[in-house]
Amino acid sequence: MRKIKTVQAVGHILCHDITQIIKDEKKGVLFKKGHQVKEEDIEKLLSVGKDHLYVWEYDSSKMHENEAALILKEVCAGEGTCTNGSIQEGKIELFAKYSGLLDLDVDRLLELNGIEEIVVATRHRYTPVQKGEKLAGMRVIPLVIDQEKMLQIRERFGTKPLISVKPYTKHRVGIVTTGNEVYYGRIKDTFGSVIKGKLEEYGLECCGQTFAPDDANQITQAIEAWIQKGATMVICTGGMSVDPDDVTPAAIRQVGGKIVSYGAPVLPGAMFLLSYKGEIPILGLPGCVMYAKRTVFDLLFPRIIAGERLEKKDIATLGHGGLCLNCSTCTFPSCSFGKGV
Ligand SMILES: Nc1nc2c(c(=O)[nH]1)N[C@H]1C(S)=C(S)[C@@H](COP(=O)(O)OP(=O)(O)OC[C@H]3O[C@@H](n4cnc5c(N)ncnc54)[C@H](O)[C@@H]3O)O[C@H]1N2
Ligand code: MOO
Repeated sequence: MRKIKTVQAVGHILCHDITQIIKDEKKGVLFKKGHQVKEEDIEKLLSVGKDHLYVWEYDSSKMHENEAALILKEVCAGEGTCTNGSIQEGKIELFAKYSGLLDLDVDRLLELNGIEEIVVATRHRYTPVQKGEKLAGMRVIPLVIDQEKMLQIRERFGTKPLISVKPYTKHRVGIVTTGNEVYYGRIKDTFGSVIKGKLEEYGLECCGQTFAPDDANQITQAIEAWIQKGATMVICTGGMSVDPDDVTPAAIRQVGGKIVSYGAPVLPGAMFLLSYKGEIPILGLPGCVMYAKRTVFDLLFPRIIAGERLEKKDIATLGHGGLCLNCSTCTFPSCSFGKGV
């Protein structure tokens, strides 16, 4: 810290807040600690009686917190993210440019946060976010930070930004609803509207819904018919449990795609099935997706439509955090459900 004449202070960084009091009008901070003095500030500083200022020792090996924060932004802000233009006290926040899936490199984030004097705090990976939602905040802690350190961060992490928002693909989704009770009109279908509502949540349209009885060949034909009609995803509802007459998994197998997983360590959602026929995801949804507010579907569907090709390990990883607490007021995705990945 050094005392200098205010008239010579341009470019220097204040070590303390400067208060302004105007009787009956204002009492507050005129300039904050950490502010870098500009030409136009000199007159104001003199007008509050500051002929001298306490500033940081000018040292070319140091970088101001706001300038350093811009480097953090550079290494973090990937596709689909933006700032609101504000940098305050070394802090910058990132927002979603469009609705999509929040993606981030958790390993490199850990590495970055292992460095002293800087912090990057984010929301969870794979959170579905709306345009304009906050994604992350980053901050440089001291008023001035070692310049060399920041340049090294830029070099080490600047190759690929850590945080991005993956846009959703406009899938054409065909629904196949199985079950004799629905097919023969013994009960009214209440599954279709739930799925259509969930598709709408992601701006997707349903190509239509067809019905099949508990017969593997007929379910297989119904799935294939959607693929023939150009569906880019097929969702089957019902018949996913282990009862002998629950034949949907057998029907999906007959389509001949790759079964990624039958079963998921998620409650509700234990009987979920995911397969791919070439590029086309075929999903088998258990009954819980119809009646439970949030299930395995809500954890995996955003990732599928954001273009992730899921593997068995992705499903197995869901176990940590895969227990929905069924709260009376559901706050998903702002809760622990699905946050272990
Ligand atoms: N031995 C085991 N049995 C079950 C297990 C298990 O792990 N071991 N898991 C249970 C869980 S968890 C679920 S979830 C269900 C999976 O159910 P399914 O997908 O097989 O559903 P269904 O048996 O076809 O139907 C259940 C229930 O929902 C009604 N339903 C189905 N589709 C419709 C529709 N489109 N509209 C209206 N209602 C529908 C159906 O009539 C049944 O009442 O398995 C457990 N069993
Ligand atoms: O799988 Mo059930 O699918 O847990 O509710």
